[in-house]
Amino acid sequence: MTTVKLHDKTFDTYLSSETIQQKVAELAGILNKEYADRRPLFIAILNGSFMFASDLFKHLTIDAEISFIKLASYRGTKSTGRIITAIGLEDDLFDRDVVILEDIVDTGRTLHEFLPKLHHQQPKSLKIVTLLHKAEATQFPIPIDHVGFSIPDKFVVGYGLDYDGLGRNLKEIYQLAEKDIE
Ligand SMILES: O=P(O)(O)OC[C@H]1O[C@H](OP(=O)(O)OP(=O)(O)O)[C@H](O)[C@@H]1O
Ligand SMILES: Nc1nc2[nH]cnc2c(=O)[nH]1
Repeated sequence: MTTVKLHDKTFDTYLSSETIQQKVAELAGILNKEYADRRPLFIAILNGSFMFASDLFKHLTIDAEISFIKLASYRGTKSTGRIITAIGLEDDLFDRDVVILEDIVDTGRTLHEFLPKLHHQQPKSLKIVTLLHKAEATQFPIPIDHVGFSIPDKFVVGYGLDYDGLGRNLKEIYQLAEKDIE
């Protein structure tokens, strides 16, 4: 098993780059069919989703738009449940087919807090696509339409996800090593 050290913690490989890329292509294939002739607007939630959104978007063969917005509710290895900022939502969502792109849904709090703001603008449809979902960690149930990988309730890094700023550049996804779980 490959491990990486970020700050004071060790992480073990969990999903290889090939496994992730295959899943991203599969999700794009589903979206190509679902949104054929509909010109959806993808909204990627920064920072974590930048890599997923970029790879997924390259596989889309339909007419599609993308915007990036910033929300943050997470610090260190435990969710603080704080929504810090919501910057960059400048598109008019009225009557649009909107697809939210997340790297991970953990407690569900981030999207639970944010979805009402989107619904307020009366999109024609609103779907949620997340690469990773920690079903066991759910505290705020939200309707997720497509999940790449259902994962255990362990802190993960890589492929856009960070541990205190580091690890976003890793091509693989890593799990916090057993010995470092508090
Ligand atoms: O379901 P939740 O418990 O709310 O956790 C999920 C959120 O946590 C991550 O973002 P984070 O706040 O870590 O910001 P970042 O993407 O900028 O690192 C992720 O991108 C989600 O937005
Ligand atoms: N890096 C990282 N960010 C998260 N945000 C919510 N859950 C997680 C997680 O497991 N890892």
